[in-house]
Amino acid sequence: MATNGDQQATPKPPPSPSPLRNAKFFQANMRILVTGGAGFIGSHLVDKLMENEKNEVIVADNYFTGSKDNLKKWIGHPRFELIRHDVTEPLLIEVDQIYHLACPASPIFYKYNPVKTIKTNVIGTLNMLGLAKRVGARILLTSTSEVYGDPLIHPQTESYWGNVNPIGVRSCYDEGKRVAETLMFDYHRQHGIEIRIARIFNTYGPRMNIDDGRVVSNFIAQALRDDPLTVQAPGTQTRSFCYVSDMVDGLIRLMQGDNTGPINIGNPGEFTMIELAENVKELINPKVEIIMVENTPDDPRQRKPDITKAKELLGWEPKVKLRDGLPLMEDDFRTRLGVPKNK
Ligand SMILES: NC(=O)c1ccc[n+]([C@@H]2O[C@H](COP(=O)([O-])OP(=O)(O)OC[C@H]3O[C@@H](n4cnc5c(N)ncnc54)[C@H](O)[C@@H]3O)[C@@H](O)[C@H]2O)c1
Ligand SMILES: O=C(O)[C@H]1O[C@H](OP(=O)(O)OP(=O)(O)OC[C@H]2O[C@@H](n3ccc(=O)[nH]c3=O)[C@H](O)[C@@H]2O)[C@H](O)[C@@H](O)[C@@H]1O
Repeated sequence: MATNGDQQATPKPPPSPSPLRNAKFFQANMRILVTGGAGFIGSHLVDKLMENEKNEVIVADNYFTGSKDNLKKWIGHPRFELIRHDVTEPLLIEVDQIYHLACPASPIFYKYNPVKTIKTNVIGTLNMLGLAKRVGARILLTSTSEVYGDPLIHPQTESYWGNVNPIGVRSCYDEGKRVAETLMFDYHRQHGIEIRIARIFNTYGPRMNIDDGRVVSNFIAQALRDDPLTVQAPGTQTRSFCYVSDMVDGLIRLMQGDNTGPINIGNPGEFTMIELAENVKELINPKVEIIMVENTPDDPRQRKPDITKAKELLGWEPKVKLRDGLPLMEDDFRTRLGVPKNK
């Protein structure tokens, strides 16, 4: 029985996996659904899962913030399938594992249609849990450090219940993810579903949308375009940035391990937004200007994961430091923006 956040779990057994898993003569591939697999983290996760020849990967995505381009190397591959699908509608397929990532992640995009964002988090997660229940699949939810809101304890441990504004402009996302976590545990206790919950902290890397609006992609694109780096006031707010390959490694370990979570997955290296801008300036364009601009409501003032649980329970910790990850993302942005290195 999985351990960690499920101390109150009843001993209800999980639904049976597909009879294919017990077949004597033909061991079918593991069929893995990745919702939101055309997005930034999802497409890197798909790359990693496809490396294993025993995996078949099915992506379901509505392309709101993701793109087929992120998956182009897999389109047509016999172990890969891409479905245009909105998770707010039921999905009837046969799978063994579900990585449930579908949800816009950049504040600009999740605030664009907040009602849709909360439907994606609540109805979308209900639909994926319903699917997990019918086919006996294990399901992993990519939750977020935003469940801690503007945290009053620092660094954030999984036992902290958070400081979230329930009626603010970010609530569609952070309260949406909190309800999604609740649904996961209710399905686990009531129906025995095998669940995994990752609380992801700010992740960056190649393939982020150039105009995604999140801070690392903004600063790198601005530096390459010779536009001022826009630090939102006061600039002393902190974030901890995790490189995407580390994140994918953590998610797969969580899915394959015995712990339900929630488990923080992030890089504890903490930077103010002014420090981040200075790093980008130094590494990418020493001539670029740094300016202070207005912030948006409810911006968390500090954020840093306590990753003791991830270390102990998953044997995971991040390997890529910010100053090593930024140049890798710079190369990708240069290619996509058509800005050569020696400009
Ligand atoms: N990147 C981060 O720093 C971060 C931090 C915390 C949590 N997360 C979570 O990780 C997941 C992936 O984030 P990302 O950074 O790759 O974001 P992303 O926006 O690049 O990817 C999200 C994907 O979900 C798809 N999607 C959105 N709504 C959908 C719907 N209703 N039906 C089907 N598909 C839908 C999008 O088209 C996109 O491909 C999200 O659940 C996000 O909340 C990300
Ligand atoms: O990791 C998380 O848990 C969450 O982090 C992010 O939310 P946020 O930290 O607000 O991400 P950004 O929009 O990148 O902002 C980070 C900080 O940079 C600042 N910022 C942003 C953009 C910019 O141009 N300049 C700037 O200074 C913001 O004010 C904020 O303080 C993600 O977008 C969420 O999807 C994710 O769930």
